[in-house]
Amino acid sequence: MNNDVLVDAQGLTRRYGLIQAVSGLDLQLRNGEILGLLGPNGAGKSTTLRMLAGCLAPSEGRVIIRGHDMARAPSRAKHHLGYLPERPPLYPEQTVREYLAFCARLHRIPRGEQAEAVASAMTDCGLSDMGNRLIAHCSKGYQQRVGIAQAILHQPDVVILDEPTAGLDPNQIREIRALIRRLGESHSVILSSHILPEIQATCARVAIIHGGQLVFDRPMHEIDGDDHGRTLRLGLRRPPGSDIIAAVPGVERVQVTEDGLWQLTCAPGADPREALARQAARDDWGLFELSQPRRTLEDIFTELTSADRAAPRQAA
Ligand SMILES: Nc1ncnc2c1ncn2[C@@H]1O[C@H](COP(=O)(O)OP(=O)(O)OP(=O)(O)O)[C@@H](O)[C@H]1O
Repeated sequence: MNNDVLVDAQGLTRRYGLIQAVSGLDLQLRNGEILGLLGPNGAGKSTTLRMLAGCLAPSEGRVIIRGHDMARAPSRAKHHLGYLPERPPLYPEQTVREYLAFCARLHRIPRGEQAEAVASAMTDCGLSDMGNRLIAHCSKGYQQRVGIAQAILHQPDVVILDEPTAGLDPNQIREIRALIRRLGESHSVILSSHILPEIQATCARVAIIHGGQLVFDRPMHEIDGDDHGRTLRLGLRRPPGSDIIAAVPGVERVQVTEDGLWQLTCAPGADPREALARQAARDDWGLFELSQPRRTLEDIFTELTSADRAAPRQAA
């Protein structure tokens, strides 16, 4: 396996009775990536993350963490992972420091290194002044920081965060996003969300899950202008026949859109804009628009997760 791949999920499937929550999902996380797992409510995000974190056994498929199979060598695989579940397992009657010291023991950090690990995670998560505060008395934003601190105590390579900003106010959301970006400098991160700006603000790669299936997986920088400029919009007051537009060199396909404009598909690598403008002027087509629409993450998400594309969920 490529050493760069830290998490390798192959054919992950999970059934709950007759419900197929996740179906045949392949997903990889590479060193240094922050990957956003985006999907509508009930898409299968939490189920996927729980399987990646080794908290839920897949019905089929396997999870390899840094070369360790989660089913065969769970301790070794989990050693490289930190996990913040959707509902962090906090004990409100403990102080922040007591709780993190308890988690350090659970992570099997050697006794002599526990205090240092707790202090370092508290610093990283902006909790240095909160050590003696009861968790019950911390705001939801600080409780979330405590949840993230327990996930990074043992300096794992991979941090998995399930809806890390759910239920926070806008200021707390900004702070947690900044914390996640900082974490991304020293860890590889997978985080789930059903909120697009969340993923856009923090992630370098986005995967979209819908109906338990992975329907999209692409680096964020490739998303703007997703079709590499192959689509053009053309507005003409006196349009010629579509065959004449289609005959312009570099135009592959011509369609009329609902708003009366023309949508052109360009041949790969071709840019017929100049030829179109020249011919429009020469033949008096009344050109009033020639643009290259950009597909945003929102366009892609809406297209891939609209109700009529819902995948069947009943297990066979
Ligand atoms: N323990 C369970 N028993 C039965 N069905 C479950 C269980 N957990 C999840 N499901 C179902 O599996 C599907 C996927 O749920 P999951 O929680 O993974 O989705 P999600 O994308 O995380 O949703 P949300 O954003 O609402 O948390 C849903 O139809 C859900 O109702």
